Amino acid sequence: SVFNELNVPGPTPKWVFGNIGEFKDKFPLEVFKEWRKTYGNIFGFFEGFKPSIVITDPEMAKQVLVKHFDKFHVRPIYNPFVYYPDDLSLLNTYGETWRRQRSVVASAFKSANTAHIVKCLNRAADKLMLKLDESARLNHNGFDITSLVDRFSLEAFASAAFNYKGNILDDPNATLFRYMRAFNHSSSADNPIAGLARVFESLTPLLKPFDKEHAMLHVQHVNEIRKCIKEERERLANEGVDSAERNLLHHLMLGTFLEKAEDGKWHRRGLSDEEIVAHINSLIGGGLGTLNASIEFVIHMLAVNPEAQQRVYQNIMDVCGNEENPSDKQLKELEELDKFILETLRLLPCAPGLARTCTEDCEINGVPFRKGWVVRIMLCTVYNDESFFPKPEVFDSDRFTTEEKEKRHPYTFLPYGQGPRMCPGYHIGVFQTKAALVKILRKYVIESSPQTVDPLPVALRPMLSPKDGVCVKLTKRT
Ligand code: HEM
Repeated sequence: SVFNELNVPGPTPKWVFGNIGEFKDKFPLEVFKEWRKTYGNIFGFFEGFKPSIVITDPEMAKQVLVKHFDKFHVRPIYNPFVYYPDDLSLLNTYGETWRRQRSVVASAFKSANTAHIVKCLNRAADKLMLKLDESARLNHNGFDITSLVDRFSLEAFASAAFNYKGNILDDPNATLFRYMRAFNHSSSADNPIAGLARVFESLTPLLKPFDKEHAMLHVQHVNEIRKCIKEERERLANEGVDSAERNLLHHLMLGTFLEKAEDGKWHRRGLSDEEIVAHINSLIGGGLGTLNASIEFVIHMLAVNPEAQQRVYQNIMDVCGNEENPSDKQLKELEELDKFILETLRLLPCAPGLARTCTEDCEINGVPFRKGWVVRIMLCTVYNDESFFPKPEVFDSDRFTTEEKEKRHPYTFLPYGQGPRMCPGYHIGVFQTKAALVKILRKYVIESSPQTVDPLPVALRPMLSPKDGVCVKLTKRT
């Protein structure tokens, strides 16, 4: 194998399938952990015919994600089944196209008014509370919170980001919700069709006809988003929208970038409606599955760590008191919750790895990289490493005090990625998690239920998610 020739250690590949067989009947992240023990921090394996080099070393992660970003800026395909206009989206573009689009999306996130976003998130959190009240009343022994959290996070994000008026918390048949589920299923590691297409890209056209539900819902969903864009464009043009009320969509419409035209001259232009549809899809596809899982993981960890939950609750009461709707400033000050979220993502990393494709032969710190190799940065193996996180199996949110963080290499823990391609939506994601938890924890103690299983069973879909739901009991505070 090419890895042998270049002295990169790793398991011996088999013809056609490479090392894929070694994942059979095992949890994929455990396989990476075992390989790290056997081969060290950097090793190679084959996904079918594709060579993949795995990095589990913070310094090398920094080199690839930031220092040599120009040679590693491409991300391998996230969902193998792409429908127009999603080929224009952040998740699927690369080179100059990605760079320009990313700059408009990043500046839209920066310009959108956080106070307005938090107002929308609080409104959705109030609706979530009505649903939780009902479930807590009907299920004294606890219930699975995942469906409600999935619907809340999508409704909260869609209303805050693009003034979506659908009622996802009350209507699980809302197109946007069904589309998000179909997108996640279609890109899930549990889905053998997607798995085959990922490993053997040339089979994708043959496999695409099996991706029926995703394809059908994509058409309906894109039409809904186009209608939403048309309405908001008209509102901007006819009535104007106060700058304090401008959401992500308004800023995507107003943003411009420089583009080289065929005559070789540079022109400034805004995003087309089709590009905006694609970006909204990449935010929903790239962000919402991860966000749902992270909120659900935090709720599970609160249930099984009552003392830490009490500290989070006390911090919420000290900062927000009983003020009905916490402000963006107050949410930012919830340090105990910040630490709790990070420690949860260490033990249950919804994005367990980062991936890039190498675009140019090079050697970094003595490690060879070849054009076309997939680079998998599997820092999740580091999150359980005794030498970085003593007693790694123990939940301890104090690992994320400023003092403790300073003791570690800054690239030891990257739940949202790093460098120019890092997650653009994590601020909104964290606000959303906090807006929901402030309301839940002020009213209820989250407790384990007879159905709670700890450690929580998880699955890769395609992000790490609860395998069979998250069962908890909500007991009213007295
Ligand atoms: C709070 C939970 C979230 C976590 C843990 C998370 C994590 C990540 C990670 C690890 C990446 C890959 C970064 C890289 O390759 O360097 C990523 C990318 C991305 N995330 Fe998030 N994310 C979250 C929430 C969100 C939300 C709420 C949105 C949308 C508003 C979002 C939108 C995206 C997009 C569009 C990308 C691709 C960016 C690009 O390729 O340029 N994420 N996220």
